[in-house]
Amino acid sequence: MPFTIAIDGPAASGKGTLARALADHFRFHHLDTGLLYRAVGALGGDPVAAAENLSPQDLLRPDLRTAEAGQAASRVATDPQVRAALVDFQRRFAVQEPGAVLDGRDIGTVICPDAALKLYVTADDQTRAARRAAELGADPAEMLVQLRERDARDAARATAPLRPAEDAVLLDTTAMRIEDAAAAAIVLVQARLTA
Ligand SMILES: Nc1ncnc2c1ncn2[C@@H]1O[C@H](COP(=O)(O)OP(=O)(O)O)[C@@H](O)[C@H]1O
Ligand SMILES: Nc1ccn([C@@H]2O[C@H](COP(=O)(O)OP(=O)(O)O)[C@@H](O)[C@H]2O)c(=O)n1
Repeated sequence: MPFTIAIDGPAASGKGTLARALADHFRFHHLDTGLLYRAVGALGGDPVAAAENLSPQDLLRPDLRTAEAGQAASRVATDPQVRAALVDFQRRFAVQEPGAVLDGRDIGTVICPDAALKLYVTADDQTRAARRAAELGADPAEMLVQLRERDARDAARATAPLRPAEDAVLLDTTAMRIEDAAAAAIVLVQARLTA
């Protein structure tokens, strides 16, 4: 049976970094599900039609990692029809052999409720804003405002809000270096693989 890892958490908490580290280590497939919502937001027009017709090339747009694309993503992500249009693709991705890591907001709660391991990654707001600001060459204070706005919208929406699954393992990366956070996650996966 394929081994599915669900990683959720607020913006810039380190989900993608951990997902890539786990995928590299265990040779699993990796899907950054935020890219789906970023692409829908960036395409403009009717977001439901964009989600229903999303193509692999849409995920390669060079502008998807910008702060603006993140904000647009969190707006289209409140629409239940947009979310519904993206479910099948994510669930098919999740059951590939030998395993798959998906990171997002609702992977452990909605997309893969039966995942073998669910991680909920956090870090304090200032730390997340500083990390994302450094990554994008942006102002940390402005980034803090944007991340808080996005997290608030993601947590407040009616459909698939940002929250930890009941059986998620919480990982606070505030005081952790990338290598230490990755090592901790690898230990958690290893324990489930051998259980
Ligand atoms: N434990 C960590 N310590 C320092 N920087 C980190 C850590 N984890 C992630 N980062 C950096 O923070 C930024 C956001 O991480 P990322 O994995 O993209 O977060 P997310 O996928 O949750 O948005 C990236 O620039 C990444 O290199
Ligand atoms: N599974 C997911 C993934 C992302 N999203 C939305 O897409 C936005 C961008 O997600 P992302 O994971 O690329 O954002 P970062 O955490 O990388 O900043 C989020 O703020 C959510 O609104 C979602 O609703 N569900």
